[in-house]
Amino acid sequence: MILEIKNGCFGYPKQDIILPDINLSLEEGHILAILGPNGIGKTTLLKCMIGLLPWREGATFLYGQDIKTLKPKELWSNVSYIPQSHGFAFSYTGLEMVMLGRCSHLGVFEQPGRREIEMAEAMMEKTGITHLAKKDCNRMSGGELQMVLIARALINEPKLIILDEPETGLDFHNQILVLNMIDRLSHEDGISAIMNTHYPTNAMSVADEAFMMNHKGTFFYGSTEKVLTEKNISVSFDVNVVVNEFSHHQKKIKSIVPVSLTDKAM
Ligand SMILES: Nc1ncnc2c1ncn2[C@@H]1O[C@H](COP(=O)(O)OP(=O)(O)OP(=O)(O)O)[C@@H](O)[C@H]1O
Repeated sequence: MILEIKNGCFGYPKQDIILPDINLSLEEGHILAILGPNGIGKTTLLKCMIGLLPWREGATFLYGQDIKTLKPKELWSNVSYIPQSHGFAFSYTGLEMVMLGRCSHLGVFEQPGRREIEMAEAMMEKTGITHLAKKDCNRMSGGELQMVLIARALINEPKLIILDEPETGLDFHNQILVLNMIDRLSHEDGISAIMNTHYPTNAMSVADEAFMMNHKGTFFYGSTEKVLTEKNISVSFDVNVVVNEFSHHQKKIKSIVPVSLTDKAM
């Protein structure tokens, strides 16, 4: 097991608890999808689980060790966090941005050098974004920037990547590009992943497990198949959905289509 949260409890200062008694774990090479309505606390949960926000109670364990006891370098050389990319402004080129991912491996006064440039170039080639090396991140499309941020995370050679809505705002082509990349990284290269998503169909297509939150303060947690049922999604989002199953190129696909608001929501 790579990551475990035991009895995690969090509320922003002077505010009510929004994450009560969170318990979840992640096996190596697995993908966990986190779902739930807007404002329920998905981003907050990602931040708490890697120590960017402090649990009020409970703890996160990386390879069995409480992350509070880890040195920053020990934590950040194993874990890469990819925040929501929309709205960011960076005056770096693609290559410089990818190179920044090596920072946790450098000493305090060490500057990135030829080795880091070569690693960044190799990573951009591996992720198919060499053409973005000289492009200003401010001028990139959402999909381009997302791929650069993933390459930046990977050059850190993490064991775990945490992605906050990696496919939000991307067109179908770029959504599939990003999802395929996450799928390959976890299921072929063994890098575990936790991703927030607003798309149950995407979670169904790549995630091994799902954690779905709702406004009653309860959760559905388990294998993606068992969690993302019509009934559970309806309870979580106050929306009626239909789950369609079909085959495409021998792959079983389940698509989840929202059809109407539940009576409760109207
Ligand atoms: N720094 C903060 N201080 C106080 N409250 C905050 C802070 N950041 C977020 N919140 C509140 O905490 C709650 C959870 O926010 P969070 O961003 O984690 O939700 P989310 O599920 O990721 O939302 P979305 O799906 O819209 O991205 C919201 O009510 C939000 O307004």
